[in-house]
Amino acid sequence: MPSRASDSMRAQPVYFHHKQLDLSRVKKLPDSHAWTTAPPKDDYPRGELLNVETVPVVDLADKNAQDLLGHACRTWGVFQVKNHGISKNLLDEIESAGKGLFSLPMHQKLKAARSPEGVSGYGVARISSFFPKLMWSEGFTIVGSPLEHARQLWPHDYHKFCNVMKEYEKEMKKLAGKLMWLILGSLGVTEEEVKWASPKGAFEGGNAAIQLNSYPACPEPDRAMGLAAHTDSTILTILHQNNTSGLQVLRDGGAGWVTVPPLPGALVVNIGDLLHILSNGLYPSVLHRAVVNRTRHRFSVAYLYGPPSGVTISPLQKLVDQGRPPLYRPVTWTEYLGTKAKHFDKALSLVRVCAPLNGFGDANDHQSVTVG
Ligand SMILES: C=C1C[C@]23C[C@H]1CC[C@H]2[C@@]12CCC[C@@](C)(C(=O)O1)[C@H]2[C@@H]3C(=O)O
Ligand SMILES: O=C(O)CCC(=O)C(=O)O
Ligand SMILES: [Fe+2]
Repeated sequence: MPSRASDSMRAQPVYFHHKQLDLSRVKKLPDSHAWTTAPPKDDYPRGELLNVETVPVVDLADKNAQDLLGHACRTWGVFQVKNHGISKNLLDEIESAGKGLFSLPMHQKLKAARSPEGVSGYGVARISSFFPKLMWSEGFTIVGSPLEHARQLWPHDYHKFCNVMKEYEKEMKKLAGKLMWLILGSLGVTEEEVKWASPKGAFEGGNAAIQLNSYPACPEPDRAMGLAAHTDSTILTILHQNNTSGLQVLRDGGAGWVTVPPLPGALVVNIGDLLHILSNGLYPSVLHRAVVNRTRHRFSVAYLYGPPSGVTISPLQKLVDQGRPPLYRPVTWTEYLGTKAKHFDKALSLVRVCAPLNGFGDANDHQSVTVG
């Protein structure tokens, strides 16, 4: 992906006209970060208190894992996985590598700042340009090798960070391939039907980005937004969150914003827009956001998994027939990232080809949702 994903970003440079604030030193919420549509106070515990709906947890060692994943994808678009094969040690290591990065002095972090045309590096969330207010977070994106940026951050000691990222990428790639295959299996799709995703090929060509997210403790969490509501432009995203909650998913027609609680050792998986397209809307991408906390610093790592560059993603043949026409036109990841960078939450509907037929609509039309 390196060159290609960066190409799609280059077409949509993001310029920031503000100085990057050192959030961990701010004692009062500045107007630049005060959201009028911030998470309402009682939104947060609602799902937990009523306890009506909780995000599914799937044990990958369960012999019914495939069906359970299929059900979770159809009904939630997000689930947590246990027995995923990623060692606690690696999760601890990436957490401390990320915390080390974000605790560097601001002038040092800015040496690895993401350029307006770039995709990799330190900065505010890419989607910031779509919102009038700034988010209470900072991020570091890695596409390809982090070597150049790591050298700028730690001129004498960059190997450790690079090695951890490399190992994380390798392990996550295996897990993403496994999940992808189970999910395709749950749709009744076989290896021959999705050549690029063949388990024999071990998803060799699969592409990914790693996104480290830091959400410092916030003096007024009820008026701030960690990461505004969005869907990921991925096939799927695997998220490790530290022991502090903040991730919420939107439950259409139900509990509203539901918190995905950190479960020790579990990883969160959410469906992205490309699986939404592949499954012809059967497995909808999920709208999610991150809220912040008054006392605790929250940290997360997202592994954003996509198809190899050059592969066109379109609704799988098996899921299309006369009664279920293809709802989306073919797109490459690069093209979709470019559309997202330009049109944000309109991207999915922009690649849609025809109006929904009765009952076979887009189960997740986010257009009507306020994302700010
Ligand atoms: C491979 C990807 C996916 C990107 C763009 C590019 C690198 C960074 C990813 C994120 C990570 C944070 C949320 C998001 C919405 C953002 O602002 O940057 C993501 C975006 C997307 O899923 O569209
Ligand atoms: O920090 C989180 O919980 C969410 C992060 C996220 O949505 C992303 O990086 O795409
Ligand atoms: Fe996300």
